[in-house]
Amino acid sequence: MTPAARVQTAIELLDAIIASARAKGAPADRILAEWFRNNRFAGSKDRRAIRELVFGAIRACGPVPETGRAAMLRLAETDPAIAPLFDGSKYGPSALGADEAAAEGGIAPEWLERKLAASQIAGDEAAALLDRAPLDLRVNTLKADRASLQLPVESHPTDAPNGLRLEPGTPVEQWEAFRDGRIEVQDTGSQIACLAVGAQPGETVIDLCAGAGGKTLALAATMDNLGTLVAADTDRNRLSRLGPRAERAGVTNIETRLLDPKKEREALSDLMGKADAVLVDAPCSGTGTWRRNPEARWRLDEAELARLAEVQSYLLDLARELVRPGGRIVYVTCSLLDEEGADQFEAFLARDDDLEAQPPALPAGRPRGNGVRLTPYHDGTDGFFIACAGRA
Ligand SMILES: C[S@@+](CC[C@H](N)C(=O)[O-])C[C@H]1O[C@@H](n2cnc3c(N)ncnc32)[C@H](O)[C@@H]1O
Repeated sequence: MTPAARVQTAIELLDAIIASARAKGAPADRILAEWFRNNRFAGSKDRRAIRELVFGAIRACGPVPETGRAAMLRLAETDPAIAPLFDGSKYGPSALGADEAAAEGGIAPEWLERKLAASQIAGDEAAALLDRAPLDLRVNTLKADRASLQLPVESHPTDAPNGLRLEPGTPVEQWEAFRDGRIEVQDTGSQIACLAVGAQPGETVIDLCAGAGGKTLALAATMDNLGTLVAADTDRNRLSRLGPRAERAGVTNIETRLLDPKKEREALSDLMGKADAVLVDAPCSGTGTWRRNPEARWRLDEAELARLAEVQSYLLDLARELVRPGGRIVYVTCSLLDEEGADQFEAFLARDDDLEAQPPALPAGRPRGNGVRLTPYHDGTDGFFIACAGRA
């Protein structure tokens, strides 16, 4: 493909991504993957270039752009190689109109930037939300240890005790160490959030929002496969991915429970008041993960944020019922908005006299409310709020 054809393709993909974000449809990654699957003439260099253009343009626009072309013009303001390709050549973008405007820049839609600023995420902290994320690994201590693990490329230890950092795009899935379960791909912030659970061998631990089990697997390793680890989620698809992952990782102490929204208590009735620890890795706006999903900021609206906050508080109350007296509830969100983090947790503590804040001691982050906050700018991780409460 010519450079101009790549730009035109990126513009058309951006149009699809914008429409999909407005309709809360497929994410950008999936739209790109499908296009690449259906257009085999695009070679690996084309695909890499198109991907760079698309994600560069998404990062460059704050609010949802009107069109892919306006988004590309925004990117062109920081990359002088792009504008000359609007030359009307075959397969390339049509020539620039005299008063054609670029889309608006910034960090996010204005309402969201305001909310971030109110949570002290502004300036460099806000800009870093749109950096490129590194590729982090967790060394699976059931099968290997960080000090002696041999990998095909150089890696650097992170703040997490079993974390290693690599260049983004390193093809770790093709490595033997990945296939035989010695390493997992997991952001250092996620690994640090798991430390807050302090899961011990022999305990009963519930991962209430386990998803595909990224954190469950880390907890199993800390528990040395001993004790009961319940992985629960309402999403059948995600939860079904945990089995094969656990097998690869040599994890044997997980029990999965598929929950029905609003009927979670039915599937968990035998565990009420029994858990030593409950991890609530709650569904959230994901403002701390924009480095990986920059167009997620175009999908969020105030109604969705309010809905998420309600689910978070509902799940915290459920966790309070599941934990035994003397046990602990660990709350994690990958959002940097206080209404999903520090304020949410403070309201939880205020609802029950039995609960006491136990701010976790973690190898990174800074205190925020009754918990700890990790940010891309300060910690080089995804953004997280992590807090712990003990039940009397
Ligand atoms: C942040 S994600 C979890 C990520 C996962 N813990 C990991 O480390 O990969 C939040 C999860 O909460 C789940 N969820 C949403 N509502 C729920 C509910 N009522 N009960 C349990 N899980 C729920 C979602 O399906 C989603 O998988």
